[in-house]
Amino acid sequence: MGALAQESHVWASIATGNGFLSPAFNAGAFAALLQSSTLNLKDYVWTEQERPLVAYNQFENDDLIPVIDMGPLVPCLDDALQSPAALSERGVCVAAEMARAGREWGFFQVINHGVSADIIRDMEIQARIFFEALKPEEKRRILRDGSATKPMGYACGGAGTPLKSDLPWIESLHLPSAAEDMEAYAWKVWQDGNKEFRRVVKEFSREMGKVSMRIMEVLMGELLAREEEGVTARTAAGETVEIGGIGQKRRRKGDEEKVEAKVDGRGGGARTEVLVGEQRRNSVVRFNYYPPCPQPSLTLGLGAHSDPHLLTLLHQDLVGGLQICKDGLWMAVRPMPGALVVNIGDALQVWSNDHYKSVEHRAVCNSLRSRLSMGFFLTPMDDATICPLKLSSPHYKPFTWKEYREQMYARRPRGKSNLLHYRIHDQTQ
Ligand SMILES: O=C(O)CCC(=O)C(=O)O
Ligand SMILES: [Fe+2]
Repeated sequence: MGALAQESHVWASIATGNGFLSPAFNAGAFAALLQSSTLNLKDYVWTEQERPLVAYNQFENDDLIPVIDMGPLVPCLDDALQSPAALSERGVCVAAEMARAGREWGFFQVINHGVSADIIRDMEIQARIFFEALKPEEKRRILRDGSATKPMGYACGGAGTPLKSDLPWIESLHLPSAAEDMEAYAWKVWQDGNKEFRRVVKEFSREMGKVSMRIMEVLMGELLAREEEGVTARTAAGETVEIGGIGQKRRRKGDEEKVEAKVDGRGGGARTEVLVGEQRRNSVVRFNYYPPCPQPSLTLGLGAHSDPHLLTLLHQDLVGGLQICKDGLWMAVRPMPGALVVNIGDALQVWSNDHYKSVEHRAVCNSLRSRLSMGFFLTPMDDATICPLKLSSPHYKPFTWKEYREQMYARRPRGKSNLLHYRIHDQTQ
């Protein structure tokens, strides 16, 4: 018997209940799922190449991961989203630091970000109530349709997804951030609609959304300032200069007056608003709950992937398990109380023509404690065209967000493979 088969065998014997399961595991929705469906523990054994060699709490060199204090940005950028205001000197430095982290890491943590500690705490409580206090059949009222190209609702260890092997050791809940769409899910789960859950998700989504726009303002502002040449626009004085990407789309709509990209490099938030629409309508909140796992070295909570959206903001609890791939090596990200993890998504990589890079990351399980992470994914509208803002030497062919999302959910995302479909290969290399 090969090593993999042997380990699969170990898991299969665990599944038949020979005493290895922890009480926490036995009690969970996961155990209920495995007992009631065709899913089997051996389907959670990942290939040797993909299994985590770095454990959930094995932190090394994680102090190199940039941590950015957004304090100096918060007051100015609140106004900047309406009308660009001058940043303080310190603010300019922080913006440059953030842009550098986006370029060099595609990943950083932010503190003093402006999302209130109260709402994060309330959201953690509500998410834990959902995952831990509801009965499996209650959560299954909003089980994801495995074939859907726009996955929303609840998934548990592969149930509710099209996956058949290398199953993720996770329960997850995807909700639309738009209030009325999100509420429909709460009404399906709870007969009384659970007012507190709806209040907290709305507030969490609104606050995380606002911070994500501030970060976009900084990242896009820095990019536009650098790339004045190929990405200019109609100036405030009415002078029309060459414009690409988003601007072109607006111009086609005969909406010239609103093309307000600032040639001084500001206006990144205004440009982002064009892509993400009013109130960031297409954005998503996602809750990830990783139950304790009897064999964490054989499986993954989430396999290596890059997030497809523009930007992800993630709150993780203090257990640990998030890992990023930097220069081909996996690094565990030490949880920082109060911090939010920010990572660049594929859409921003394309929009910035590889100036910012989406980062591969994964979630590793542990055998002792459940872990909760809560994310906000800043998402373009379905019909938004994603293409490099820079007109000269684009690295990608244009595509709509809907097209990208659908091709991504039709296949299993492995690393950053989705981006390659749209990459323009330089024939001279
Ligand atoms: O739970 C984590 O740390 C990672 C979550 C994640 O990568 C995601 O939701 O896309
Ligand atoms: Fe992710």
